[in-house]
Amino acid sequence: MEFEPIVGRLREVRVTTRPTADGRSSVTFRNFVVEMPYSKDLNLNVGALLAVETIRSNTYLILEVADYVPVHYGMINMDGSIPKEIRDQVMEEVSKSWKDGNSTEMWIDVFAYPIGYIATPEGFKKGYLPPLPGSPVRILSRESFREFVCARNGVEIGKVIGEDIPLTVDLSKAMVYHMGVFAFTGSGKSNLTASIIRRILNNTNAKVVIFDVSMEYSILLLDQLLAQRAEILTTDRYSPNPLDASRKFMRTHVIPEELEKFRENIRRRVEELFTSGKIRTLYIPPEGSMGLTFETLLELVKDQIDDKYTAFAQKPLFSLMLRKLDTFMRQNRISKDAPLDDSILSILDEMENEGRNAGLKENSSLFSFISSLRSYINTEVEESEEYDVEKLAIDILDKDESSPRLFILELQNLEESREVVASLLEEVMSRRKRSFSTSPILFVLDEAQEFIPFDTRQRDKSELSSNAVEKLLRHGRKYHLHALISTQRLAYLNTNVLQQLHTYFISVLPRPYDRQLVSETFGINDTLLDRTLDLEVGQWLLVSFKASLPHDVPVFFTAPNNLEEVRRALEENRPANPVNGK
Ligand SMILES: Nc1ncnc2c1ncn2[C@@H]1O[C@H](COP(=O)(O)OP(=O)(O)OP(=O)(O)O)[C@@H](O)[C@H]1O
Repeated sequence: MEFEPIVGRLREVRVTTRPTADGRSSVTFRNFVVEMPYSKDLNLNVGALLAVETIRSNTYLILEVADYVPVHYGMINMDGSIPKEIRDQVMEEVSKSWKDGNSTEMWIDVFAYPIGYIATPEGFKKGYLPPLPGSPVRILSRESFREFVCARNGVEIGKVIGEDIPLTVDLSKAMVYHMGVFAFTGSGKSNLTASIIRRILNNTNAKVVIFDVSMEYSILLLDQLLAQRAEILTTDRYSPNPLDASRKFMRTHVIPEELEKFRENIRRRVEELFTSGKIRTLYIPPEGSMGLTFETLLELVKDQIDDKYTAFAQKPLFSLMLRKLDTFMRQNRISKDAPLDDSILSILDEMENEGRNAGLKENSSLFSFISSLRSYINTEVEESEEYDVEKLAIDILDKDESSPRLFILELQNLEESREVVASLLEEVMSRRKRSFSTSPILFVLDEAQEFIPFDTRQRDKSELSSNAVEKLLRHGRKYHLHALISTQRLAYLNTNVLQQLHTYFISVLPRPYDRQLVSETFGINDTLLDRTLDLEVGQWLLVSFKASLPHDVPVFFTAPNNLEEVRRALEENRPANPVNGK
């Protein structure tokens, strides 16, 4: 481990406790105050790493700088009770001494907190040891910082703020443990998401499926759409004439200001996409015509029990049917939203026998109900010519080298898009279970609060999409199915999902509740998260838990401008292909 020449001292250890965001328990943070000598040349940034001696010899506790404040001894007790003339005189003197440089009366109070690592002669280890108050505190050199923080042979996703070190991450691992992008509107969420997707396409073998409700990704990834095997799936109807279609496309998509002068160039590229068949219409069946699920069957049986026209003598049999279905689903681990298939035929046989034994007439409701279920199950679904969710799922799962890798689903109607998200995820998951493969697929959910909201309502289909996304986040990893979700308000999100994400990209989250939620989920100090309020557009805090980075260190970085990457590709007439970081 190497250090910067400047050495500080550990002055105080403060412990702060606050209630959790939900008010149900409390969290405690350790804060350390380090006194560093003041120097105009001191290169100290929020996010810098410090090492302090601990009670064990040759072992250092690693701290991360969350904030720092210059202090002058002459002003320590200065308040309004001191006469104004004296206050002015002292402040003038103090102001001059900052400019002059190095008086022993001034220093920097650095607020830092332990990140759960100690440095031993054998290397870095997870853990905590109490540091010795008054002992020296050193700043890790750029090289040591890079070695500790950045992934070796990783992909560059930006530059560490203040250090000009390329931030490299293990993208495959980040993807495996799911990712989240959280920031206030306009902070650069889609820009960062697009630039991560571009890197995933160019550095891994993953396929990427984007659920795009804001219709922005076909422009943000235009160069990749042209260069990769790709598809835009739209519910809009376009003219078969590529020129007319491209004109309509330009009218219905927002072209970012930065690309405005390339309007005609972009239109021509879009025309190319139409000509090469990369823009296709996704057929969505009218509401209610989707197949029956186990859940709908349970509802239908319950309705029979509640129906006042069902003969009393048959109600116990419908209850028995309900119980049999429930046991069957539990024993075979069938989820409620699984499509109804011929696996229930044996239950139907058993129920028919029960009906006969009970002496029911042939035209009784139980027999009619069973017979209509049989015809539903035995009727082959007519193969439609249209490109629907099932065909899309088959293409997404296709292992052939020539199959598409990038899919952008442009979904304009929210309710419809929830249904598409739910049915596509279910279809892909159930097909993957039947035919296993290790090729990764990343699903990108923009405006995730619309699909996995805190408050789900069956009526607006958010319960459907929420169940499907939760299943993807909980079980997808086993099947190499992953997610990247992005939202502007964590409070509106089903918070169960947060624990499933191991890589977070956070920018400005103005509401304290949202920041508190993140700090509690990852055990990050509040002071450090409050620093995200100072971030500019395109600047991010990356927090990873055993995923993107070799050690779990929150790191501030500036992301490249994705629009710049598209612009360059448009100018040079080639796809933007980010160079693999070292
Ligand atoms: N890394 C970056 N570098 C420079 N400029 C950026 C960067 N990221 C975003 N911007 C600028 O900020 C603008 C908004 O970015 P973006 O659309 O990605 O934000 P957003 O958070 O997705 O917004 P919304 O929630 O409204 O969709 C972009 O048009 C671009 O001009």
